Amino acid sequence: MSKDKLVIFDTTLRDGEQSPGASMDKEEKLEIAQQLEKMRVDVIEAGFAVASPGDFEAVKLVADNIKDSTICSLSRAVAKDIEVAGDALKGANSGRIHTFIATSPLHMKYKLQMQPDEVIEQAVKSVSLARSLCDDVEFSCEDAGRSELDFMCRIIEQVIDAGARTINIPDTVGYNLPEQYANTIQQLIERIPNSDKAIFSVHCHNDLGLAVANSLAAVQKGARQVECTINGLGERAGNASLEEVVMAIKTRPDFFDVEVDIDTRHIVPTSQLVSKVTGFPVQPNKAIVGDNAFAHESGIHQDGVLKHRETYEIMKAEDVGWANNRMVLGKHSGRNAFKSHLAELGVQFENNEDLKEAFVAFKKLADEKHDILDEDLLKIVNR
Ligand SMILES: CC(=O)SCCNC(=O)CCNC(=O)[C@H](O)C(C)(C)COP(=O)(O)OP(=O)(O)OC[C@H]1O[C@@H](n2cnc3c(N)ncnc32)[C@H](O)[C@@H]1OP(=O)(O)O
Ligand SMILES: CC(C)C(=O)C(=O)O
Repeated sequence: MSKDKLVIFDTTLRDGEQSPGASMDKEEKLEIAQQLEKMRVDVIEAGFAVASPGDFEAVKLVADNIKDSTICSLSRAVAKDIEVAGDALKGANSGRIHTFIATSPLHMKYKLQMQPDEVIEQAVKSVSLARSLCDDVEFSCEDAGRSELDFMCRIIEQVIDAGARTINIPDTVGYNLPEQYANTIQQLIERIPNSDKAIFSVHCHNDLGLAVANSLAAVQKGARQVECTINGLGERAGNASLEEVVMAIKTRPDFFDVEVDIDTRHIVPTSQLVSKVTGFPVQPNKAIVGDNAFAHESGIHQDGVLKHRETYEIMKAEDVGWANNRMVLGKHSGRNAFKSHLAELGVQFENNEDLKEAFVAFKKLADEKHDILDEDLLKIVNR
């Protein structure tokens, strides 16, 4: 039986850019967008066109140049924002206007200072306007994670009638837990009479470290678009990381009824490009794209991987764009990795005694020195 497609919506250039210090100019945005297109990302949110003249130009440049991915601009539920987004997207092969308004009691009362019925009216008006400018319109219930289900059912039914084809349910402040969030998605799809006319999307923040878990739980309950960013960049603690979502779906096909089109071999180069452009380093133990994600220093693990890679690796480094996995020699390493590494350097031990002696010298050095280099090993052997 064929699986449903999961739409991968990358918002590195919009929500990712909202991380303090991560602003990008239009050429930088285009360079990243080209890399995302190569990776076969379905939708690229290129910015918030009304935010500044520079961001308008950036969305326009991306829209004019990227042809294989849909290009999207965010806009408040405000006519001017939507019109400016529509203008920036005019040159797109496939453009999307994404409009949003907050639906939680807290945001409606204190931030928008609007009555719930006024929020519905403004949402419907905005979606209709967006549809008059663009066939592809997404609507988000900002702070959905703290919104009332009955109210979301009402507003979503009406924006679908007004022409929204993607309905996004953001956990804007990363407050939800996986079971709770997945249940919200399931309930919305079951209860809204016209839910079959839209794709339900998720957009999770990582304030409790649950953005990826929440997104994946929602996919199991019917979400068919995930909004995510490279390296998990984004407001505060960030968004769900694209590489983790994609590789979880790819690695556990037994668990998910969906497939993604992403060419995963571009993941690591894209992560490195985003890190270089934003100046945000990737932590070494970051899943998939961290320097240590496919590195082994412990002897027992190295021995296992040398005998059969799957003993300690659930993915292949090459599949996500690393050249290979890595064996790092250090104080936890064992004889098998030591011998194998020296063989790669062209050193063969004549007998076990020689190996034993070199290994003892190596362990002594490893207790004293943090990073053991090939030249350190060759010195030991030559001695
Ligand atoms: C959860 C998210 O990530 S939402 C996206 C957040 N991203 C950004 O804010 C980046 C881009 N933003 C900006 O450049 C600016 O905030 C602008 C251009 C959108 C608006 O700037 P300003 O007009 O100066 O307004 P300011 O930012 O001070 O306040 C926001 C106003 O929009 C209103 N507003 C907020 N969200 C929405 C919405 N979705 N729809 C309609 N109005 C909204 C607020 O209530 C407030 O209205 P008020 O001025 O009547 O009090
Ligand atoms: C505007 C929406 C999509 C958002 O970024 C959020 O709620 O976090």
